[in-house]
Parts: sequence; structure tokens; C-alpha cells
Amino acid sequence: MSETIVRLDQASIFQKDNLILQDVNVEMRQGEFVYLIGKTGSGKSSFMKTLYADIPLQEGTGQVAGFDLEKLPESDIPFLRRKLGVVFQDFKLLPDRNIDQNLRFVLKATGWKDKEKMDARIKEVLEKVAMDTKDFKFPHELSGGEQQRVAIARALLNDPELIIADEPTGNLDPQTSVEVMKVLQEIHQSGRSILMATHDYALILKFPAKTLKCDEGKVFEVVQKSV
Ligand SMILES: Nc1ncnc2c1ncn2[C@@H]1O[C@H](COP(=O)(O)OP(=O)(O)OP(=O)(O)O)[C@@H](O)[C@H]1O
Repeated sequence: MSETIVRLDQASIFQKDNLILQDVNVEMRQGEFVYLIGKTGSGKSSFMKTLYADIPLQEGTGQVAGFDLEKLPESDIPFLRRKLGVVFQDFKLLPDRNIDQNLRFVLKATGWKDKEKMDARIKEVLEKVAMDTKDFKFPHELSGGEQQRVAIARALLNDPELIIADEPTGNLDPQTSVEVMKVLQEIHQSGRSILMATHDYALILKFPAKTLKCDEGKVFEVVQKSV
């Protein structure tokens, strides 16, 4: 039986003093692909931020990749984050460095030292997203889809158990969205768990998967047809 990668029990999620989601009970198994949907402001990003410990879990219990969220010391947050790959709508590449330097920056920040090993890892993740021939380019020299593929490669650097993607296709046209989605599907097929927030129902219909919805302060699973 597969193991649990995410579990929230009786969790309440706050932004400052505002209760955003309450009584959240969610389980995600290792290797699952799960969508998170819901209208603007319904709490998708807040839910994801809780999982990567950008928002502390104040009520209820939660586990992500073996870490307990409700009693996670500040000093453990980098170790949790190393088990996660986070991808954002706006890519968040460093504009003043080329692609190779963007990825190397993350490796160095997470303790890598050996240059040859870093070279090999950067090549490996860029090959996975078909961007290995463009490692000398700067972010502004790439299309949105290419930048997002690099951001996905960056998320893969430390071989994460879970990828958290917050509207990764939100800034892309439909065709490019499908291309980026195919990259995420390949990564999923190689055994990784992926949680992806999206507003793009066409994408969900094209690539069906378990779907959670944030609505009126709750998170619940919806069946594909009623999406
Ligand atoms: N840093 C913050 N401080 C206070 N309130 C916040 C903060 N960030 C978000 N919120 C509030 O939390 C609620 C949920 O926002 P959240 O960003 O989680 O929604 P979302 O579903 O991800 O929306 P979107 O689809 O627009 O990204 C909103 O009411 C928002 O105003």
C-alpha cells in the first residue's frame, strides 16, 4: 500500500487572524496527482502555503513528507522544503542570472558543493523539461512556457517527494499550458506526488485526476463531472 505524503486532520488555516479554511481533513497518497480548484480568494494558495510551512498550522494536525506541521520548529522548515518542489504562476526565476546560475543558486543554498555533481544534476533536470540547450539564456530571453519549464526543473533539483504547483499554467496560453502539463504528467508518471492548483477546467478534463475544491471555508473532494 502506498504511503501518505500529505495529511491534514481537523485543520484550520488562517491568514493573520482571518479564518480561511476550517475543519480540513485531507489525505494524499504518495504518487497521487491531485488538483486543487476553487474561485479566487477561496483559499487555494493558503492551503498550499500551509503545506510548505509558509503559514503555520495553528489548529488541528498536519503531516507533509514525514514532518508534523503543527509543531514544526523554524529550524526544520528548510528540511521540509528540501522534500518539496514548489512551482508558482509567475515562475519566480532570478532575473539577473542565466538559467544555469538560477539552478546552481538553489543547489548551493541547499548544501551542494561538488561542481561536477552540480553540473550533472543541472543537466539532468533541464533534460527532463527539454531545456538543456538553453541553460545560458536569461529568464527574459525565454517564453513564458520555457520559463515555467525551467521553474519545474528547479523544483526537481533536490528530488522532491511532492511537487506543489500553484496555478503553474495561470500565465500561459492554452497550447503552452498543455505542454507544461505534459511535463508535469511525465514527472508524475516517474513516481512523484503532485498537488496542483488551477482555474483551468479544460486542463482538468484533458488530464483527469482526483480533484479537491476550496469553497466557503471548506475543502472537499469533487467528482470530475460536477467540476
Ligand atoms: N498575506 C495575507 N494576509 C492576509 N490575508 C490574506 C493574505 N493572503 C491572502 N489572504 C486572504 O486569504 C483569502 C484566501 O486567499 P488565497 O490567496 O489563499 O486564495 P486563492 O484561492 O489562492 O485565490 P487565487 O485563485 O486568486 O490565487 C483571501 O480572502 C485573501 O484576501
